Amino acid sequence: MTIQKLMVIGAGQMGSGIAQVAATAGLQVIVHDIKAEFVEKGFNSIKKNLSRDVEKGRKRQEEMDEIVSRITLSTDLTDAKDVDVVVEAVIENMQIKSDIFRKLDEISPPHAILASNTSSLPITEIASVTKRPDKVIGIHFMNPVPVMKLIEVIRGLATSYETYAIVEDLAKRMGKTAVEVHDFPGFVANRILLPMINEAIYCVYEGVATPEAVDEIMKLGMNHPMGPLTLADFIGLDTCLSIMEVLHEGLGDSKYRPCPLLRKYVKAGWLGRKSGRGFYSYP
Ligand SMILES: CC(=O)CC(=O)SCCNC(=O)CCNC(=O)[C@H](O)C(C)(C)COP(=O)(O)OP(=O)(O)OC[C@H]1O[C@@H](n2cnc3c(N)ncnc32)[C@H](O)[C@@H]1OP(=O)(O)O
Ligand SMILES: NC(=O)C1=CN([C@@H]2O[C@H](COP(=O)(O)OP(=O)(O)OC[C@H]3O[C@@H](n4cnc5c(N)ncnc54)[C@H](OP(=O)(O)O)[C@@H]3O)[C@@H](O)[C@H]2O)C=CC1
Repeated sequence: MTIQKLMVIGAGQMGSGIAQVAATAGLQVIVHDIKAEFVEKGFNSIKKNLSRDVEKGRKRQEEMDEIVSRITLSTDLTDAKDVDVVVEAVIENMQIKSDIFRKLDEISPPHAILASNTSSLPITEIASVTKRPDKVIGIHFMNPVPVMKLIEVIRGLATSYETYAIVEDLAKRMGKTAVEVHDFPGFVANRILLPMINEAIYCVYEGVATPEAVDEIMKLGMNHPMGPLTLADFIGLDTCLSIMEVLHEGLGDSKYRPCPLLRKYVKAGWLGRKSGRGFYSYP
């Protein structure tokens, strides 16, 4: 099966990026969120990114117009009735994701692949609420989606080889490289990245250094493109905390305990760049 129509659920920073790369690859794309204003916000960020490509001479205006014309907006989940693949990218919460997969399993056609962009939650558990666990898979894009080349593809216990092969082909069409991993808490990318970010937060919490100093050390000393605290703000501190909780609970090792300062910031609504404040302020 060749994927022609893709639906993204959740028009946040990841969902809008996924919709952009899918439409750029020539797919028909439906962008869904619970409220029209969130869908519009996601759509505007896609248009802004594409306009930048036009301004920099990487795309012609007509190309941009064609990409944009392949995107339709939705607040109605039943729009999944004739799609080939759904990529869910709502907040990192098992209850919300499970509810969505249960509904999608009822609505979408039998051949459709139901994928999650989860950062860390078990694909096998998400698949268990559907009657098609062989067609449920993790497609973990990296942020910012239009720039980063990797898609970590997670096979649940029952995910079929055919489903994996279709997704691998889709990744290629979107100009990405798929790397296959098995379903384990945090998969590989975040099992390695998030403990580093959490440790950077501990350095601030314990007064070892300021956020600026921690970031400067990792940028100049390790050639990281962003310091870990700037990256945490970029990912979203709520998402970082959810991932650490999944690692802590799922792997049962105290080395994954989330830093109390991370919890405090999330409780305060300091979610990073998306809320205007995290380790840094974003006016
Ligand atoms: C949490 C998870 O589950 C998994 C994850 O995703 S973890 C996060 C993984 N991502 C990272 O680690 C990102 C680390 N940071 C970086 O690689 C870089 O800082 C960056 C690519 C984000 C920005 O690069 P930079 O050189 O510092 O800045 P800048 O020059 O402004 O941008 C470089 C290019 O990226 C593009 N870009 C930057 N941010 C973008 C965004 N949010 N959306 C789309 N494009 C973006 C810019 O347009 C620019 O493109 P051109 O050079 O072609 O004009
Ligand atoms: N941020 C990152 O760097 C990465 C994140 N991910 C994963 O991608 C997913 C999304 O993250 P991200 O885009 O950063 O988060 P955002 O908070 O930017 O976006 C989530 C979007 O989903 C919407 N949403 C919430 N509940 C529902 C629902 N029931 N139905 C439809 N939409 C809903 C939210 O609306 P509202 O604003 O009302 O809550 C919001 O628009 C998460 O699973 C995350 O772990 C994966 C890779 C990288």
